[in-house]
Amino acid sequence: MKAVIFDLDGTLVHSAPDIHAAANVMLAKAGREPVTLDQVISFIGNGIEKLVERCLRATGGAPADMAPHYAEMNRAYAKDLTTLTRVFDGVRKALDAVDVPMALCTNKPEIPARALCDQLDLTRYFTVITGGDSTQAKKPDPLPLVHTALALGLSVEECLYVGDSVTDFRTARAAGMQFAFFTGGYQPTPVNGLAPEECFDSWNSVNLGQFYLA
Ligand SMILES: O=C(O)COP(=O)(O)O
Ligand SMILES: [Mg+2]
Repeated sequence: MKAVIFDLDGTLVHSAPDIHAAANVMLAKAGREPVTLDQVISFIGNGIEKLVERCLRATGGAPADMAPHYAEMNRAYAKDLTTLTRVFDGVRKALDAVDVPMALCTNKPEIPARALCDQLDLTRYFTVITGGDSTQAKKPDPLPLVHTALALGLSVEECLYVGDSVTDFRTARAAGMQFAFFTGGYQPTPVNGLAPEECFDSWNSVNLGQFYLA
């Protein structure tokens, strides 16, 4: 394989605490009770609109007009992208050891995804950054992943996707791309039955080269 593409939230970074804080600002403005960090973790992975909908549904119901809540969430989150967010232990060492081009394919919108990477000194690793709004569709639609491979100048068969969710797994399958499942992220998902090509639970012990050179 000639490149490795990564998911962001729950895969490379523990971003849930800042997403949680912003979600509770949004909920307070809507007159709702706060949600817990664990609830927010379970709401991450399908883009920020879905997260806002899930927060509102969990605290009394989703209103017909979601636009002001999306706007409030984006505003609150943009202010504190990395106040509480940390790169998972071992990630930098693992990325430093990769000797093929790398890219990002996340459902987080592209502007906060890029800003988060800038603030945590991750941008330099990635040749391409694809956000949830960079193409016409979000994961699990294969489009953003296919777009990322093409932007790298490669075919889907030449790339490995690394992610932490069933959504990521389905996206890779739909795109025809090999998948490495990071099980230490946001989905306590039994990998049983999914049969990803590769699986790992710690960035400290993973050798990505074994995956993409296999
Ligand atoms: O749901 C999101 O906004 C982002 O999640 P992802 O980085 O795991 O794709
Ligand atoms: Mg993820």
